[in-house]
Amino acid sequence: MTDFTDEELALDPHFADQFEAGFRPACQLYLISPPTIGDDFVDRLAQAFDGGDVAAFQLRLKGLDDDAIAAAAGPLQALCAEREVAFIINDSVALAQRLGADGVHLGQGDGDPKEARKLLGPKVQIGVTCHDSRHLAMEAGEAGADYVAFGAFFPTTTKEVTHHAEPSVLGWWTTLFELPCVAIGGVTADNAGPLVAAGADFLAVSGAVWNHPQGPTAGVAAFKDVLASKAPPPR
Ligand SMILES: Cc1ncc(COP(=O)(O)OP(=O)(O)O)c(N)n1
Ligand SMILES: Cc1nc(C(=O)O)sc1CCOP(=O)(O)O
Ligand SMILES: [Mg+2]
Repeated sequence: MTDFTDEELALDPHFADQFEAGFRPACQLYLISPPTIGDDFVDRLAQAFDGGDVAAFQLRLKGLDDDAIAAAAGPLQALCAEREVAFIINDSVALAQRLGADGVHLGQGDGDPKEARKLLGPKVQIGVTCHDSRHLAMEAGEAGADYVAFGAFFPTTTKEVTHHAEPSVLGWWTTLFELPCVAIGGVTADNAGPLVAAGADFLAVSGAVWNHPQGPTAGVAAFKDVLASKAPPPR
């Protein structure tokens, strides 16, 4: 286990760095893997990246243990590094540490963000699921998260969800806090307009890219216009 000093932990070279003094960059795409992947997935991921800018990629393989996910992760993590896309591991702080991932995403049952910070240090992005809860989001921010994720905004077949969020939570969050917020759950290029308009900093998408009828390149490209639909304020 690595122990970081308070000084090291106070350094904050995270996504949040772009968000200093109330400035928010344009909304960006945060790509989530399908829940299961085949041998051709590294090629499909490269195709997705060919479609346009992707800020982050989350490896979310449900039902596999850390060893199995680690075995799949190598070429995906290398591709992310080559394309300058942040490589985020879902659920497991231990796996994120083992792989030297750029970040970890924690659900409400996946561990304490404060403990994760102690283990992972100041440079690793920590994201936290907050469902539709302002309270959970403020708690995550206080615990040192680098972003908070709200959802599900729309029906999704990728995950069984029990919480439903409205775009107003994004507007509330971005008015009060500089910490980036992610909108997730059934997000498509066609329904994302209100999320971008409300202030989402990232759109987290899975099915809209991987199930796009013209393939993942078209799936990512389809988001270009909606992501650009709300220009960031001038510096
Ligand atoms: C960016 C992002 N937001 C939310 C989630 C959901 O996390 P969680 O609630 O832990 O559910 P699982 O993804 O683990 O099924 C996420 N993964 N990423
Ligand atoms: C992983 C995940 N978390 C959600 C939440 O609401 O926290 S919804 C979701 C599924 C995201 O995939 P798609 O873009 O295909 O709906
Ligand atoms: Mg989880």
